[in-house]
Amino acid sequence: MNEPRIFRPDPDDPTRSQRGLTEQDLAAMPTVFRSDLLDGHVMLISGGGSGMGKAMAFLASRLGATVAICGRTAEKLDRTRDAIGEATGRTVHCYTTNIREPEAVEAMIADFSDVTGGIDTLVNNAGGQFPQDAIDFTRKGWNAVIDTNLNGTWWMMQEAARRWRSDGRKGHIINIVANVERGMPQAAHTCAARAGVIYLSKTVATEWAPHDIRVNCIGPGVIETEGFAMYPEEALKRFHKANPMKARGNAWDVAEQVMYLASPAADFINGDLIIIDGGQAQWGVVWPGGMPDYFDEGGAA
Ligand SMILES: CCC/C=C/C(=O)SCCNC(=O)CCNC(=O)[C@H](O)C(C)(C)COP(=O)([O-])OP(=O)([O-])OC[C@H]1O[C@@H](n2cnc3c(N)ncnc32)[C@H](O)[C@@H]1OP(=O)([O-])[O-]
Ligand SMILES: NC(=O)C1=CN([C@@H]2O[C@H](COP(=O)(O)OP(=O)(O)OC[C@H]3O[C@@H](n4cnc5c(N)ncnc54)[C@H](OP(=O)(O)O)[C@@H]3O)[C@@H](O)[C@H]2O)C=CC1
Repeated sequence: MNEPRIFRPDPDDPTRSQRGLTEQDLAAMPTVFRSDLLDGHVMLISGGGSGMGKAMAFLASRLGATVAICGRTAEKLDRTRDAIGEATGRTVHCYTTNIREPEAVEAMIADFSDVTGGIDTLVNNAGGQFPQDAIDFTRKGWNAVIDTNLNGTWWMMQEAARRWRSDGRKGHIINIVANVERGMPQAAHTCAARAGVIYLSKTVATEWAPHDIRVNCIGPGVIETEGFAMYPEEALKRFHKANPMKARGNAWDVAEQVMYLASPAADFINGDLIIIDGGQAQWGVVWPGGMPDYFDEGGAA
């Protein structure tokens, strides 16, 4: 009983050949949820071709949901669809959609709603950034990160809400943001965008309550995924030191939280931000570009 439920690889183990959970892991990971929890549930997950989104797509399918995933790279989506089909026998719908294009978002939400009869949960997980000191951001780089994480998330939210309103159907939005409580050095662009999404979500959680639409956010800390390819080794080797558990989370930690929020157990949760970070918010700092010498003199992480 004292064994950890989910195996956490040693971040310092040089023999680790890949980052994040494999498709075999995602097909077999134990879950606390019963296997028919999401029977009849319809879920759209952006960025579902890799990392946390892929783990969510696996788990939702294993729990009986009808799932669609979107992203910019068709091969990643197809591979995920095939792996989930093989593991669960369920068909995942794929949309090669850039969330930065509002017309494409509108078409995707219309199509998936028509095909399934209506979406129950939208998970806005697509996003990302590159590590850089804010003073050096180019205009194009700043715009790319804001357009992806703030505008792209908003097009998805607004389109889903409009469809739910016109269909007279209830809905739920879960936005995957980040742990921005104490800022995020070397990622100020994403920090600005995610803070925007958090307060946008809190605002429309009230505005949209009369339409029976709930909106919540999840703020992951350091979660080991393929996305870590964006960061230099000198930064990666410290990531687990940013929380008092001195561990990296994994995609299953976040996927299970999403399923809880999508389940009837969470029906009264609205306008909230749930942090999954092993205590990082209280203690550590992530340096996605590597800790500058100035700060490397003891203190937190
Ligand atoms: C921190 C720990 C916690 C968080 C972890 C995670 O989130 S893990 C998940 C991590 N997963 C992800 O982050 C996945 C998703 N992330 C992405 O797709 C990109 O990071 C994106 C959000 C910038 C979108 O970009 P896009 O589709 O528009 O592609 P584009 O390539 O055309 O870039 C546009 C401009 O941005 C600039 N610029 C870009 N890279 C760098 C750099 N390394 N350096 C400096 N600048 C950079 C540059 O100006 C470039 O224009 P240029 O000079 O080329 O003409
Ligand atoms: N891993 C971590 O420690 C943390 C991650 N996060 C956030 O969690 C989310 C998932 O990250 P993670 O799984 O780790 O990383 P990944 O890089 O694996 O996932 C990001 C996904 O988003 C998709 N995506 C990116 N831009 C777009 C776009 N414009 N339109 C559609 N899809 C897009 C990517 O696919 P494609 O490139 O094919 O479009 C990819 O599948 C991201 O928003 C990330 O920033 C937040 C805090 C910590």
